[in-house]
Amino acid sequence: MNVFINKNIPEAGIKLLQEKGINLTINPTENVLSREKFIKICQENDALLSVGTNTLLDEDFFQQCPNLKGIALFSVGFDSVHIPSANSRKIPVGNTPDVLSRATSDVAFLLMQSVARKSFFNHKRILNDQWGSFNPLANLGQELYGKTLGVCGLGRIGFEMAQKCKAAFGMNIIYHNRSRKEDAEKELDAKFVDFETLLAESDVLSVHANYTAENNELFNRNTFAKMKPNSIFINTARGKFQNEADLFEALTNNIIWGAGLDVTNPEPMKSDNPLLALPNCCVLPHIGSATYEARNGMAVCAAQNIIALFENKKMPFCVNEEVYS
Ligand SMILES: NC(=O)C1=CN([C@@H]2O[C@H](COP(=O)(O)OP(=O)(O)OC[C@H]3O[C@@H](n4cnc5c(N)ncnc54)[C@H](O)[C@@H]3O)[C@@H](O)[C@H]2O)C=CC1
Ligand SMILES: O=C(O)C(=O)CO
Repeated sequence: MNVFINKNIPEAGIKLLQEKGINLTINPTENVLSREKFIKICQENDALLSVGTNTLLDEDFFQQCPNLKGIALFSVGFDSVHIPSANSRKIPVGNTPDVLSRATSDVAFLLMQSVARKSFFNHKRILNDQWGSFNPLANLGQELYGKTLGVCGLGRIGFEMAQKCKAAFGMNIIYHNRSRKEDAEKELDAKFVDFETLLAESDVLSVHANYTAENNELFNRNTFAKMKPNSIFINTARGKFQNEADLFEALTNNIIWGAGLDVTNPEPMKSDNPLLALPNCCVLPHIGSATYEARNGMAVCAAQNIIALFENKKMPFCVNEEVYS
């Protein structure tokens, strides 16, 4: 079995694959391959271990790669793959759940506090020689104790974010999800609300849903207008959840109080993006899962998915199990 890995991954995963005698073609550079080059190498392989590619694995991709037998994503999000196209060819698609939930919810929590205390902005003030003298009225943030966290998408990462906010600040938890999570409700003392209530009642609204086309720019001028003026918008899920021109307008017109983003629309964000100049917006370059622990875990999950394919077994972390029926 020949596997293409389009960007190098931690050794823990490579070692597992090599121990099984799987032939690996690893793109040795950090450069994103052109779509043509990417597809050409996929055509020469049985499986793809896909790392944050800009190439959508869409119907055209699957048509051009008829010999591909499986895809192991180096991510939990699977929005880069057109699942119906994989299903129609019985191609299993694997992901990396759980191992990155702690790291990603840590970044949501970090952004929440960074926005509440304007930390990125104040850091920039020092770099610009604007520290000045102590001013009792300037650079004031807000405290989060007893405030309401609204989780949009109470899955694995949303749950961990809620746990942290409850433990650290005694925050009240409300959530909106595709279905109710009664066990999580009990554990977090959380309340299931409709989307409109989530917008209206959250002091911090943190997005943890998985992205689909139906969710495209769910956070836009209309929805920001329904949020509280003191509210903080956090997104570590996918940038396409937000309309960034509308977010800029909401942040500059005091419609909402602040925003913290680990994901942007599009990525990468350019350095002249007006959001970066705002005092009430913190942006990170998609580093949610960027810890040694999470990335090693992701490498192992992805390798286990490829090994299962190689051994004609079900992928242990499969997003389209229907292909096995
Ligand atoms: N910033 C980063 O580096 C990372 C980002 N992510 C993103 O986080 C997402 C969530 O990951 P997990 O928690 O593991 O996924 P999950 O599948 O456990 O949770 C997602 C939840 O969102 C819910 N949902 C879907 N659409 C919704 C909507 N419109 N409104 C409310 N709820 C909705 C689902 O029912 C599910 O419960 C991933 O899909 C990925 O896009 C994940 C890891 C790292
Ligand atoms: O896992 C994901 O979905 C990411 O965005 C990167 O870890």
